[in-house]
This record gives sequence, C-alpha cells and structure tokens, in this order.
Amino acid sequence: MNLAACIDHTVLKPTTTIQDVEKCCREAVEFGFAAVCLPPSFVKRAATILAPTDVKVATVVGFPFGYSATEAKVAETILALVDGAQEIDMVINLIALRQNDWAYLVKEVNLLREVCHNKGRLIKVIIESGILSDDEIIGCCEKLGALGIDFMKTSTGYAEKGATLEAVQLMRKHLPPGVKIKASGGIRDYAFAKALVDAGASRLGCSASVAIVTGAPDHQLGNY
Ligand SMILES: O=C[C@H](O)COP(=O)(O)O
Repeated sequence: MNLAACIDHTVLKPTTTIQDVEKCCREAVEFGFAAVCLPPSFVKRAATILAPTDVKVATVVGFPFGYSATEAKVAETILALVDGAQEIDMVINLIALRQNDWAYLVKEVNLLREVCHNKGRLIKVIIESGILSDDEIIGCCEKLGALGIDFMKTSTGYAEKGATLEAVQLMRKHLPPGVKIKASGGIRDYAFAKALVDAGASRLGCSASVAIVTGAPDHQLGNY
C-alpha cells in the first residue's frame, strides 16, 4: 500500500501563514501526497505552486461548523473553484441534521455537488461523525451518499472526537460502493492511518502527514 498517495496533507489552523502553506506544498510534492487541504484564501497560491505537479489542491467550505447559509456555501465553492481548487471538502449543516431536516441537507449537498461536478471537480461531504449517533451516520450514508458525491469525510478536526475505525466501518457498510471515504481528525501515527485505510478509507486528512509516513516501518526504503 502507498499510504502517502492516500493522504490530503492538511493545514487548516485559523492562524495559517503563507509559510505554512508553502511548506505544506513542498512536503506534499516530496512525499507524494494526494492533495493539500488549505484555507480558501490560500488556494490561489497553492494552485500556482502545485500546477506542475500531480498534487491536487483541496479546500474547505462551510468550515468548520457547517451552519452557514446554503447560498454562502455555493458562493464559497464557486470562488474556490475559480481560484483553482480541484477538490471541495464541505461541512453539512449539522443543525439541519439534528432536526432531521433531510430535505435541507439533500438540497444543499446536491447544489454543491452540481457546482463541483459541472467543473469536473470533486466534492467531499464532511459529516463530523464524532458528534453523531450511529443512526445519524447511517442516515448520512444512505441519504447523502445516494447523491453522486465523491467522498464522505468523517471529521473537520475541530470536534473533540475525530476519525474512528468504528465510524469508517459503519460508513463503508452503508455507503454506496462508488462513494469513497476520507477519514480525518486526530490521525497522528502510521498504525492508526493504516488501520483506517484497511477499514475502508481511501483518503486520510491529516496535519501530521509527515510524521505518519516517516513512522512507517519501511520508510527509509521509500515504502510508506
Ligand atoms: O480535514 C482534516 C483535519 O482538519 C485534520 O485534522 P488533524 O489536524 O487532527 O490531522
């Protein structure tokens, strides 16, 4: 397994600097990560740096709490795509989820999916699994997973609990086979990262990506 190729190397601190972004891009190229995931205001810079490489630029929408208006999320998505984002990680409206308002959630995810797919870009739907019940996770997988999204993503990294093996296994069981899983939040070492992939995640969102891959038993041989 090439774990590095599964990783979205992430810097989403509220105080992210241009130096953080440039370092993140350099490391992504050096280790062969799938993408960088950065605040929207840095997408343009990252897209310029990474243009000659295979590393994709991902950014976040409605981050981290998901409760901004649908129109604001659509505008954020359009701006990010114009700036060069290739992948959009959007947070669902967790208030609507708690209120069982699936019509709202479906409409919003559908709109954003359409905006992304019309430009040939990917959409990842963040459900913040660490604060959801199993039934809520299953509902997201069944109702939102059916909308043609590319990935369902566990977490923002801002809730107390991030990705867990149990959540990834539950999601894999209830998502359509074509929808991939991105596990994120609190992934700090190689063993846990690998276990999440073994449990069904195709991508991992991590700020500790370099420590994770250099912690691989074989990393000196270039095997992550
Ligand atoms: O989307 C990914 C997360 O924000 C990363 O969280 P982390 O800093 O716990 O790795």
